[in-house]
Amino acid sequence: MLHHLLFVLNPISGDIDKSSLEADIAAYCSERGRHAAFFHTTGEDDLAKLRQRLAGEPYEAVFAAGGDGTVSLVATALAGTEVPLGIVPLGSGNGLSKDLGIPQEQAAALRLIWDHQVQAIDTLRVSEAFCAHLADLGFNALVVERFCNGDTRGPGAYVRIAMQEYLNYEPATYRIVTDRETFEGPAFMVTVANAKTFGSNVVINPDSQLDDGEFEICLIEPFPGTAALGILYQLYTENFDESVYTRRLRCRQARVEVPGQARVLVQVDGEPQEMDVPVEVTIRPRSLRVLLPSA
Ligand SMILES: Nc1ncnc2c1ncn2[C@@H]1O[C@H](COP(=O)(O)OP(=O)(O)OP(=O)(O)O)[C@@H](O)[C@H]1O
Repeated sequence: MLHHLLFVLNPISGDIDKSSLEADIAAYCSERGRHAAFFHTTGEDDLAKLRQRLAGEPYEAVFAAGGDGTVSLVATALAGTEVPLGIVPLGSGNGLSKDLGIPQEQAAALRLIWDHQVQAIDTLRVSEAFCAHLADLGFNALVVERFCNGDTRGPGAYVRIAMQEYLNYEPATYRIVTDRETFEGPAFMVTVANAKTFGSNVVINPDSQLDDGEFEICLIEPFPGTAALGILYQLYTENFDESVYTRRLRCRQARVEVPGQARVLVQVDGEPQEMDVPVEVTIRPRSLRVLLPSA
């Protein structure tokens, strides 16, 4: 039974008003004999501060109340420990929580405090970054970067930026060496997938397992404009593989080279960052314990 809980709250995620969230969660927990403590993210040095907090006081579970970035922050701090991660989805995408089958509604998500099962899932290291969900290079990384630097959030802003960038987008050439095979050629988008679905409900990696000790590199190769709608349809209907422009490489280890480039933009769990080339991807099997609805 979990009693002593820490909630990591992101005040800005998802443009959702959270002014009463702390009081609501505290009341909810105390009514059920649990003690809730709180950590508010600031956007500055949150990981170091959270680690310090966890080192100073033992918690039986830590809940991320925010979007994918907040989940990734808490997951980074908890990976490799026995302390499970809970998620109260309060972002704009909430990709990992959807993949895990966590209820998207606040009261139902909080119910996991006392009614849950614990599952250990794989996590990835993408060069120096921790990744629990999805990372990518290419088109989506560029759109996510523009989106994060823009003033407006929400799906509408993402689609507007994607349409603008698509018209002039020049796919890079990649050389991807996995423990099993090598791919060489241009790609519109290269997704390093621990999980299955983007927060937008695009299924980039159907039939994947979060605890199988393997990850997938999902490639969308350059395609003519006439094929765009068909590919988009496949992405929303779990048919990623049904195109001549898509392929997946299943592996345990991968090196992504981008010939002619020393640095590359990579989107990791919703956060864009510049990385040195090559980008090295490794898996840490069953390294993160998560709270899920009981079966
Ligand atoms: N108090 C704060 N003020 C400004 N920025 C913050 C603050 N706390 C966290 N952040 C920033 O919020 C971002 C993470 O947001 P998060 O991903 O949780 O929500 P989201 O982007 O709205 O949702 P999603 O990723 O699901 O689309 C990080 O870039 C982090 O630096």
